[in-house]
Amino acid sequence: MTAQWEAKNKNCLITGAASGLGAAYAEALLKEGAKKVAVVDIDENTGQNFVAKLNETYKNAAIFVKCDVSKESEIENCFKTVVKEFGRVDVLINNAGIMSDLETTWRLATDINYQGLVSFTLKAVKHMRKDEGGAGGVIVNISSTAGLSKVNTFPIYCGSKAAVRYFTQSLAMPPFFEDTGIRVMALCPGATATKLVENLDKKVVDMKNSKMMEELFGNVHIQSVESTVAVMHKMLKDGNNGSIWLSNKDQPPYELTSHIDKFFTDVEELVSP
Ligand SMILES: NC(=O)C1=CN([C@@H]2O[C@H](COP(=O)(O)OP(=O)(O)OC[C@H]3O[C@@H](n4cnc5c(N)ncnc54)[C@H](O)[C@@H]3O)[C@@H](O)[C@H]2O)C=CC1
Ligand SMILES: CCCCCC(=O)/C=C/C=C\C/C=C\C/C=C\CCCC(=O)O
Repeated sequence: MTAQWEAKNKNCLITGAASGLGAAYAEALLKEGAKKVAVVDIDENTGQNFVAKLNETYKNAAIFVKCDVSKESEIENCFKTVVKEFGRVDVLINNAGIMSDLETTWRLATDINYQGLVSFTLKAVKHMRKDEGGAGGVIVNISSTAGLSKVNTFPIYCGSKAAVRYFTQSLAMPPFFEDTGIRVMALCPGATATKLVENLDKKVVDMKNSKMMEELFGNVHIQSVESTVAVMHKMLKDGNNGSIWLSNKDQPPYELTSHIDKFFTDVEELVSP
């Protein structure tokens, strides 16, 4: 673990940060003393307005970079732009994600939720790694409780979020941190009050019946954005490389790593070569 990590003077890149949870992480990091934040998003209008608002309080600390994280060429340009502007990236939060399990959109959703995240991670590792002249850093990949559960109404979203968690834990295996000086971790929020949990009937599989929607989602605890920001704060400060964190039902930060490691231990004998 990196002792006494603090946001002060750090340069941060957050994808999907024009609104929702990404915007809340951006604002929290600046409040905690981050030097620069790159708000990366496909939504230029919302992103530029948000950055202008941030810069009223945190003078010239925020920049907006338009990027569709499903497009490799845009990711490449975006990462280069941020490195050129900031000189160095210390924190990457791979937050951009959508729930869209429809026949016509599932491929795009998977590209955004998983492939885009992998691409940004690989670029950040190359840039940050200490054994190749970088300064180390932190990467937080946004998974979900959907990546820990089976839900037949949004199986594609679940699959993409489980992939994020597996990718993160596999990448983090020793000697990753010893070689690179980078902590890579995953955050699994439960349902949280953003646009993502609105109009669910247009995002899930075979759920046109509004009564079923009501039965399925009617009693779900939708937590506050602030609860998830608190977990992000805790893991950036204290999280070990490879750790997995839960933010659910407005509960305090909870580390899931040992539970998931137990699963791996249980099946290890069966799957080892
Ligand atoms: N809200 C929730 O209940 C939960 C959200 N999450 C995850 O947290 C992350 C953020 O979600 P929310 O803030 O809730 O969603 P949101 O829908 O409120 O915000 C998503 C942001 O990502 C941007 N975005 C969408 N497609 C993009 C693309 N192709 N390239 C770049 N930016 C793009 C949007 O413009 C928007 O600013 C997502 O990865 C989501 O899966 C995880 C668990 C629960
Ligand atoms: C357990 C999945 C929670 C997923 C959180 C997330 O990333 C986005 C959620 C968006 C909307 C749905 C909110 C809650 C759905 C929760 C449970 C459905 C359970 C269905 C079942 O069959 O058990």
